[in-house]
Amino acid sequence: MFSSAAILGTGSFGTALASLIGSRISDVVMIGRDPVTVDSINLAHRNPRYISDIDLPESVRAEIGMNHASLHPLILFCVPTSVTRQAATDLAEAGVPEETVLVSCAKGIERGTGDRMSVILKEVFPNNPVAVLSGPNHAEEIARDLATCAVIGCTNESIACQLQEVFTAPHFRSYTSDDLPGIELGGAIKNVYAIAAGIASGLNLGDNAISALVTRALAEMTRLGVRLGGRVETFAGLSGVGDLIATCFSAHSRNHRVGLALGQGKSLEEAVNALGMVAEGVPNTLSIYEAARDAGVRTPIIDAVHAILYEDMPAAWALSQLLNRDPRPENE
Ligand SMILES: NC(=O)C1=CN([C@@H]2O[C@H](COP(=O)(O)OP(=O)(O)OC[C@H]3O[C@@H](n4cnc5c(N)ncnc54)[C@H](O)[C@@H]3O)[C@@H](O)[C@H]2O)C=CC1
Ligand SMILES: O=C(CO)COP(=O)(O)O
Repeated sequence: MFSSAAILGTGSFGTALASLIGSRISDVVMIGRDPVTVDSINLAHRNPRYISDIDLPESVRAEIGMNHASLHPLILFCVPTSVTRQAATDLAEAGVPEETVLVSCAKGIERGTGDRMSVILKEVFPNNPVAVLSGPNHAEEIARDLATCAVIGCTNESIACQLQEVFTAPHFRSYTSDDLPGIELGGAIKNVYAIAAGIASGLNLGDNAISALVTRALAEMTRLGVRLGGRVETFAGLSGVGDLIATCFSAHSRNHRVGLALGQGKSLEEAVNALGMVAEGVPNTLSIYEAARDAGVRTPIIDAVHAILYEDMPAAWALSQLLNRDPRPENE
């Protein structure tokens, strides 16, 4: 078991994971940017901005600055994917031993490179073990000890088992896998479909329509994810269909909430501003749309979300275009 851990990010997921692993590890430091948040975590054991009604374990404290993270044997990345490369670079400058285990908990791919987060971490820390954590894991529920499962992706079996021990609690069961591409791509791509499902709810399309959308989204996610390097069975697992269901149907999902606002006629700017948190599907609609084009994969649902978010296409029109494509077999 790890003697201590650092969590980069004092947002929703960082807070939920601090609550989870703080019962297993006696020294957990959250690295933040906001002095008010850091002070409150240290003095009141509460995060005033995110999931503010839960008490964090006594083992959890907070600091500002990567130098406070660099010497812990386990470091979790819980910052948005758009800043993961920068956070990793800042951390590397603080000096990290080669045996430190780095875990990406963020869900998205980098725009421009199409890189998954574990690829970025490997680029910045070529000699360190790198792992990923994903699954149907809404922060708000984990922090309240509501049951769920997750998958830990790591190609080193012994480290995967050590991480499994860290991410185990009476209400939290984790599995291991060595398919990092499949795990990360499922977690990234489902954010776009959660926006689509939110739009469908906002348009009051009904349960049949949303179920059909999510089912076709799974087929599309699998087609794209396999082309980008994931294994087909991973998309049928916790980090694939499991997380797709969680985000497409949950009121907790920030991506779903952005979609709902769009379906109800708000602009993207209004929807994002009202949310006040990171909805990875918004930037990732761009990065995933571009990755799909580069790979030559047919992705009509992602294309429709891209058109609504970035080409000013009215949501109802995008829907009618989706439904009126040429007929084809269900499985091809
Ligand atoms: N909230 C959730 O239920 C879950 C979130 N995730 C993933 O975790 C990642 C983080 O999401 P949340 O914690 O929900 O986001 P959040 O919006 O709640 O918090 C983001 C955190 O990152 C920090 N941050 C933002 N920009 C930064 C920068 N330039 N440098 C350093 N820190 C910065 C913020 O100060 C904040 O502490 C995302 O990729 C998300 O997809 C994964 C599973 C569940
Ligand atoms: O990934 C998540 C749950 O597994 C969180 O989804 P949102 O970012 O849409 O809230």
